[in-house]
Amino acid sequence: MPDVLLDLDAVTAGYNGVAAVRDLTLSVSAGEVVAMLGPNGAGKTTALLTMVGLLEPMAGSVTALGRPVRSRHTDKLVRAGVLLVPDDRGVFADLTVGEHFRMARAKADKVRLDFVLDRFPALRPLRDRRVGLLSGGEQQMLAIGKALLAEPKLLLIDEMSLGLAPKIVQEMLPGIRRLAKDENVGVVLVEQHVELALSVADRAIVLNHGRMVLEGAARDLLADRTKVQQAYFGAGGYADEEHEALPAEV
Ligand SMILES: Nc1ncnc2c1ncn2[C@@H]1O[C@H](COP(=O)(O)OP(=O)(O)OP(=O)(O)O)[C@@H](O)[C@H]1O
Repeated sequence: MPDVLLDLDAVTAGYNGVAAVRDLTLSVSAGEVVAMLGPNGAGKTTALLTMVGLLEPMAGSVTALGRPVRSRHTDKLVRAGVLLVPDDRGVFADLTVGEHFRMARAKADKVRLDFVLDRFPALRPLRDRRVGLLSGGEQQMLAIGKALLAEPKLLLIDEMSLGLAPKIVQEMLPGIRRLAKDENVGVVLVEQHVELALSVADRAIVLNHGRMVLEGAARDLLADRTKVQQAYFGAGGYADEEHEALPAEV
């Protein structure tokens, strides 16, 4: 029996009474990476916000780490180990890398900090640098590193590739998979680079106009990409050529 960390049951959610996600049922187990894919405006961020209680569902329910997710209790959820890395990375230009680490974990824990820095060694020499002076890739490493410091059980990552070169994303994604497998963390990965996401995920879903239009093992979807293309755009194909420039080995 898999250890289910996140369970969405028929969730409908949106803004001002207008649904942006409809009837979404999804579960994520410990050690599993689930890619949440879909075109712009499909409802991916909205779904993530319901998972961490930042948005109350209009219908349905969300359970994380065995507890019902309620919008007024997001701080408890964070303390329990449900962490969202938002697409704006949630970092502050005027603070240093080290200050971000101290904010993320007030109690100094050298072992955990070393664990994080071993995953993102590029951050080691940058501890005293202000975040506004870091590259986009370094800022993303910091955003994820900060979340890892808190020893998440469930990690939700919104478009980590935003503004990053595909090469940098390609270098960072395998680390996410290793984290899931080594530490038994459940990961939901919202990602525009479809094939990169499929190459690290165990399972993927595609949202379109708020509905889940496809779900499957990432490996199967990589082998039959027309299914994913159709879930995005009907018979057409990916809208953005950049998303096709993906590594041959996948
Ligand atoms: N705060 C808001 N108020 C009203 N409507 C919103 C709000 N945030 C998002 N929406 C709408 O909800 C729908 C889903 O948006 P959402 O951001 O969840 O999509 P997404 O799949 O994450 O898109 P993208 O890939 O472009 O980030 C869109 O139509 C969007 O315009």
